[in-house]
Amino acid sequence: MRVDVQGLTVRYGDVTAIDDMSFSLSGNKIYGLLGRNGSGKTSLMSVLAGYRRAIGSVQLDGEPVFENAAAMRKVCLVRHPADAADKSDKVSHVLEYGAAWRDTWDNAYALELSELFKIGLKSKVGELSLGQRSAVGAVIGLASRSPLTMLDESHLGMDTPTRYAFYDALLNDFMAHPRTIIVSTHLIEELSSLLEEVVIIDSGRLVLQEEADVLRSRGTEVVGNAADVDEFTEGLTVLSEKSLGRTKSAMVFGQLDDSGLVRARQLGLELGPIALQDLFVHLTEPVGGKR
Ligand SMILES: Nc1ncnc2c1ncn2[C@@H]1O[C@H](COP(=O)(O)OP(=O)(O)OP(=O)(O)O)[C@@H](O)[C@H]1O
Repeated sequence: MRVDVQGLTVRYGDVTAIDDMSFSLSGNKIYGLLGRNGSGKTSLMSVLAGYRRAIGSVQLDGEPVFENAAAMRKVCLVRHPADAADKSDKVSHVLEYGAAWRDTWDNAYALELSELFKIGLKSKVGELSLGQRSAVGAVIGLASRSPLTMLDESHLGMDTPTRYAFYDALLNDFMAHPRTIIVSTHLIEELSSLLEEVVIIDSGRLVLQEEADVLRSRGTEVVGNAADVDEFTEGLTVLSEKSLGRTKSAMVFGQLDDSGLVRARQLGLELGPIALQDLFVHLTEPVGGKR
């Protein structure tokens, strides 16, 4: 599903959560929506799902989404698990409700995922832990197979093995059933290998939209003997550094020129793509310093 956002503004009283934002997603990719706390991710996704009226235009496959029941049926937004359905509802009812709203729902897959995440269908939502409630959200998001699926911090509270099982399921199911998936997360490195395109927002404004691979080529990870890494990176913009014994790794912003590449080879340094997380922190830092 294609997404077109034009001149979008969302306000809550005096607070402007989204400020005249415009962008398009060509669709059928996994997009990462990245932004610091309060940058406007949830507000943006709520508008994309047609949950709230906003200034500007949001179109899904060329159709406005707000007050458009047919367009809304093609969207699944999984929000923070704290928002989840009535706490006295059984998981099975929550899944039935999820199914009733979506033509693309795959019930066999929903049951398979519930088993994978070890969620009892007879359990009441209010009796589940935070991670288990997130898993219910993940089941709904994936089994909906909605042409536009948005997962807003859907991993909240999940332990590491569960998160990895979720990411594997997400990728495998996307490959089998390509659709437009927007994932918002603060665990950028964990998810970065899944993301094909990245949208970074800050203070309600678009900072950049780029293919993840192109974004990674904006910087370089330099690894080698600590003294050699220090010599090599002098005068360059170093976003972060890590040392292990005599070995050091530095994330350098900006592309290396030919003489830099030759020098790196002479020093025996290994060069690799930069971590998205470091780029993200750098790109959302206010002018004039770190937060
Ligand atoms: N219901 C509301 N009433 C008033 N202000 C709100 C409301 N919801 C969000 N905001 C404000 O809008 C801005 C954007 O919030 P939003 O929840 O969209 O950000 P976010 O990027 O999803 O944040 P986080 O990463 O912390 O979940 C923030 O300044 C927030 O305080």
